[in-house]
Amino acid sequence: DTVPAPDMDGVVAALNAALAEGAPGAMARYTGPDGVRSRTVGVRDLSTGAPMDIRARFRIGSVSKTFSAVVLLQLVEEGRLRLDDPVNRLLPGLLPDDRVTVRHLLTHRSGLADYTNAMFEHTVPGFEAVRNRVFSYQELVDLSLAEPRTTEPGVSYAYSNTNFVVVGMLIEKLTGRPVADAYERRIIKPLKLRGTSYVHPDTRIKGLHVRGHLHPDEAGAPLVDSTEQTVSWAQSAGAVLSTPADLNTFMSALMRGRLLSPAMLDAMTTVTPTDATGTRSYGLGLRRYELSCGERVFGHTGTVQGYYTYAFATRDGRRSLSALANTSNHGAANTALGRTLEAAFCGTGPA
Ligand SMILES: C[C@@H](NC(=O)[C@@H](C)NC(=O)CCCC[C@H](NC(=O)C[NH3+])C(=O)[O-])C(=O)O
Repeated sequence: DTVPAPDMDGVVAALNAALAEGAPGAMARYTGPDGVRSRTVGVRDLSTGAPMDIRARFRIGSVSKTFSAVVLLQLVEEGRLRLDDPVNRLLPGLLPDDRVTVRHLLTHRSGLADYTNAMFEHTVPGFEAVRNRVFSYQELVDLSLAEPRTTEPGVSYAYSNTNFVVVGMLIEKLTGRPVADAYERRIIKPLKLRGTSYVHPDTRIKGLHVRGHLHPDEAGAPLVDSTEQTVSWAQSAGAVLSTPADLNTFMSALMRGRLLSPAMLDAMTTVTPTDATGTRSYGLGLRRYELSCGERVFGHTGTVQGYYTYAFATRDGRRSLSALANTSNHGAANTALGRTLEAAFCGTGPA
């Protein structure tokens, strides 16, 4: 069956729209049956003017949640835990409610508050306060438990980084090793993701990389270079480093069944709507976007100080797109970047 060719002019228009909204640079890489197409605009480093580079590494933010979900679902397949196990059975005494299950974590239906809302209420001061801090998982969970729950377990969707901090705790408890080892052994090595790593709490991005430029809350204030940080406030919820090529490899390999059994992949891609229109849904550590042409793409978005990421693939894994802009705290730039999906997968330019 023929697939629509990507509208690369539309992709470039979306990247340029992100620049027009204040991103220093942006890039996108499309992988399809007829090969790879990459586009870069602007700079990867505002101070030197070094051009954006499709090979460069960057912080993928919550796309890390899909890496963590894959590891945990592999452990489910290996019989180490069950999706409907109460978290407290595996991590005794962690949560104040025995009804919260592993599935609730992966679907953002646990009700655990997202501590980052308070942490980053004031964007730059909040970032400066944590950029060099190292948190334990327990400290992050404690921050969440200091706030009221957002829902009874399982009742409704409420996105929360806390859920994937607890996923990281489960991975470390069940494997007896840091999550970095699980990412390496179960995903990075098998898929040969040479540009992907988990270096928490190291603040550096080694090798060719994109520098992050954070928008302050005050309109017109200069961008803040946010490249070096521990990302310890996110860890298994957001601290992976990767490249456009590796993200396309990861998402398409996931959709092709290279990481999970067909049954588990079906469970992972079984979604419930997260918006009124139903065009946006969430499965197990995975977003599903329904595009204007009817194509449904699976993947994740990412927001970490100075970096916006989209990483999506078609359900058959034959087409994938990753896109990055090196700014954040600026919704219009994120929305513009997101229009690369329509252009790439529907073959239509931005509306
Ligand atoms: C939403 C996104 N989630 C993630 O990627 C996780 C890791 N990031 C966040 O929760 C945002 C933290 C604040 C960012 C900061 N914002 C502020 O500080 C706002 N005051 C910024 O924009 O850089 C996702 O799932 O796609």
